[in-house]
Amino acid sequence: MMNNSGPAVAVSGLQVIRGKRRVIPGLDLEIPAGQVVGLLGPSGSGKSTLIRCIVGVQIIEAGTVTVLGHPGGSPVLRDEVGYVTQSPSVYADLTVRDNVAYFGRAVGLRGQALRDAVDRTLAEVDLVSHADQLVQDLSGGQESRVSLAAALVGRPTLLVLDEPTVGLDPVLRRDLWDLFRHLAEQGHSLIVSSHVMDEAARCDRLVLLREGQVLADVTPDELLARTGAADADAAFLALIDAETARAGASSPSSDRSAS
Ligand SMILES: Nc1ncnc2c1ncn2[C@@H]1O[C@H](COP(=O)(O)OP(=O)(O)OP(=O)(O)O)[C@@H](O)[C@H]1O
Repeated sequence: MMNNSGPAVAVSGLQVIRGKRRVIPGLDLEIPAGQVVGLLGPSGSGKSTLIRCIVGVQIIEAGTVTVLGHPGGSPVLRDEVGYVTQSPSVYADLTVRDNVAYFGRAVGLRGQALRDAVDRTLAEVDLVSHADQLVQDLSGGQESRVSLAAALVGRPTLLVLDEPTVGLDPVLRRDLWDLFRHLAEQGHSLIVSSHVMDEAARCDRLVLLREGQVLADVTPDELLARTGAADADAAFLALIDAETARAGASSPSSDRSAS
């Protein structure tokens, strides 16, 4: 694990254009190390785009993204940042075990260390009983857990997960959140995007995005206290309503297309 005394991620003045739209119009954000940080927001709010900036696969119009003290996407970060996209990114014609071993070898694991890391990771994502099955024969939820295992096997310092619990049943979702917590306790940093507001309570910190901007950067308790809402879902809606009312009051003729 990389030694890094600063934040896991520092974003300053970030602007991103996708298609013809400025989908991130200027974003500042600091994500502390050693925590599970939830990236929440409605569909199209920019969660995946921000994640793509953090892992270094997004062209940036302006601003900086610093990851573990290095510019996002730097070669030095290759083994230190694990990224799980929304769509599974493993080999359909390999078994579960061979996939995880392949990604373990890619980050330099060999011999017994590789075998131990594969066994441990398969157990963590609850795929031991499917280890010798081809990925093409798995269910969607099982396949997405193979992607997670592939990102996890090298124990990256920062793990970035784009909607990792989509399509999983409640028991698996709970077990995965327990795993995320366990990794944070070991000093790993996790950024987890989610639509599912009841998962917000499992995070140390929440970053709520809307239209490519940070609507709130708070702990779950602060979110509830600030809005007086009973749960994260209601709190988020309350924040959006307040922001919409504020924007409407300050600029009645504002054009939201902002490109
Ligand atoms: N390949 C693309 N080309 C042009 N615009 C894009 C592209 N991908 C995303 N966008 C736009 O960028 C904005 C942010 O999209 P993004 O995928 O980051 O949102 P999101 O919050 O991750 O959404 P979801 O929760 O639905 O995955 C949206 O307005 C979307 O239409």
